[in-house]
Amino acid sequence: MATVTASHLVSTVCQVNSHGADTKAANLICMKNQAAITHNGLRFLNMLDRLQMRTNAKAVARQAVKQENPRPWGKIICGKGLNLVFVGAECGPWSKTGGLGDVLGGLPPAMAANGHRVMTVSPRYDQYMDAWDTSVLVEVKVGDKIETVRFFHCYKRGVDRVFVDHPMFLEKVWGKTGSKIYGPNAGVDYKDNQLRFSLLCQAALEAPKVLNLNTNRYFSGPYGEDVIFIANDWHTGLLPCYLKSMYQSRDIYMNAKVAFCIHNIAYQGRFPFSDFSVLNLPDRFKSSFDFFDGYPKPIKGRKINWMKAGILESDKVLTVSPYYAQELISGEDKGVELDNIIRKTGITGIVNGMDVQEWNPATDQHINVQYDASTVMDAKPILKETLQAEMGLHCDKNVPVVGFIGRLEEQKGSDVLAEAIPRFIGENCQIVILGTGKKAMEEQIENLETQYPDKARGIANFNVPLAHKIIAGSDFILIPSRFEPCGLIQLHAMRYGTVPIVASTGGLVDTVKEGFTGFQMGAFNVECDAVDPSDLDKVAKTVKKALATYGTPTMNEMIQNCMAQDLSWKGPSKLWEKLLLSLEVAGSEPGNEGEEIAPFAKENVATP
Ligand SMILES: Nc1ncnc2c1ncn2[C@@H]1O[C@H](COP(=O)(O)OP(=O)(O)O[C@H]2O[C@H](CO)[C@@H](O)[C@H](O)[C@H]2O)[C@@H](O)[C@H]1O
Repeated sequence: MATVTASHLVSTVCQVNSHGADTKAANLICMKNQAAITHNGLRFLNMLDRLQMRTNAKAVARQAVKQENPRPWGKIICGKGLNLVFVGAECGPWSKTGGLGDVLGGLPPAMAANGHRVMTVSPRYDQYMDAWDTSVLVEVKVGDKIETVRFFHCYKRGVDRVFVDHPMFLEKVWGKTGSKIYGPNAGVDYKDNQLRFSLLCQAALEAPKVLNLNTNRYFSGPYGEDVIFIANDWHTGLLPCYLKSMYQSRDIYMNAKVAFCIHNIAYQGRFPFSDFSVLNLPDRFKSSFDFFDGYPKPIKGRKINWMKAGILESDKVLTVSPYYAQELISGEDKGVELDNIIRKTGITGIVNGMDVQEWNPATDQHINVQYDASTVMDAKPILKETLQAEMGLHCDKNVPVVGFIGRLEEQKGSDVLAEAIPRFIGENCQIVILGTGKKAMEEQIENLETQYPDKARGIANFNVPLAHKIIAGSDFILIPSRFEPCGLIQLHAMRYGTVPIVASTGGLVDTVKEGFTGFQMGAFNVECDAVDPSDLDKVAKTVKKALATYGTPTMNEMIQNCMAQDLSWKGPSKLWEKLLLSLEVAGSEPGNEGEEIAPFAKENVATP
């Protein structure tokens, strides 16, 4: 078998790198590592890394090594990686109403840390101070008008963050979070949402071609056409359709593929059937959108369904936990009338990771005591008393605090919780609820203070620092979801040694182990019109059981079990990589063994 010699490497580097100092450094490193390099490509890669060579230099050198040594040592160590374009209506921390923003914020850096070239494309809802105008403009046809889109960009934590600038986003929202992303108030959509998200999908398809990005030391120039688009939720359902109708029909993006990820099937983008004409798609796509809405609200009947089209027109369908994947195909209620479609296409569930940088009890700037697994028992009582004081509750470290954070709507079961409170509030405990959403549910939680002045507080606000304080200062986090595709709150809680009490649904089943890292309440009735009394029993019974363990060695062990887990994106990102590689886009190769915290991690502090 041929081996790669150090002198060969040096001459390769000389050929491809005109920078004298780098070549000298190459010589030195090669000499130092000569023995190893002759039989080990890993050392060679390290050398290239240390030289910070540009992509083309690295690629040529790698090619030379491969020719010398046909054994694919480079497969794992220095694969070319994938070109990934994540597209979503939210991207944390720049924009977020919930978990979708978290995933677009956290998964891309993990994929970049694995050696892939990664871009996210999301709307520019505010004048983000860290994202610069690229001065690149494109024109897209939205409805019956030609709209000009401008791209803004920043490079953070190994990821090209691209923001689509258009008045449909910025002028409507003027902010980084909150329900205004989708409509003027919670539960009310903007009338032109179809146009807004048509524009987003078209802009995302342009970005890899038109943006000449040189931010990464390994990659330069436009992403090009051999890319995988990762479309997220119904807002991006048009992307695979436009890819085919506007590009592949003209021999562009012939190798590109689309993976469609379902974060929440409850929102599908159902609109009147006649609206198909505003999408500017050929009639042959009509059948993919065609949908008979079986639910009477707002009106029963024939519709177009963006998510259905996204699922059918993409090359791969994923969701955010294996258990939710099973639930989606189990029947009409959990698959929300798309179960038959998903059974046809198939679906893969990969459990979400969490952003261990934003949610790190050892460095969290929102809490007054930082801690880890060895200091959690000392830190928790202090953090709890701080939380109690901030909430205006009686400060007592011996009173167990149960927290809840989430969008206030039927999915999250905040109504179930509010009705269950009388059944357990007599115990030694306090409860703190944070959420925004439906007006009636906001009022329901705000009234808790009047009903239980010594015991409960409900804050109807979107407040990230307070979310951190509740996660850190509570003893238990309650998640009474009717359905939960994955759920991130329980992951955040476990990392902070806060024991989750969860409904047995979706990702909550995959991530919380009964008696080991938390408590399972059983599955709830998914009908959202009323609260099922048997669900109230489940909540009360399990909360009482959890409270009974408070302060016992069993509870302390559970805290340690929770904190010992690796809940980062590292594991999930490898599963994503495997799945995306199976799409076999030209030139795709596995990436490196990376670290969850990418080299430029510190830079991931958005300053919107
Ligand atoms: N009032 C408030 N103030 C501050 N922060 C708040 C808040 N309300 C919610 N948050 C934050 O928003 C996030 C919510 O995460 P979830 O997983 O519950 O998301 P959601 O249901 O929106 O997302 C969907 O997508 C995600 C991602 O795939 C799935 O995990 C999930 O099951 C699915 O329903 C958390 O980071 C939480 O702290």
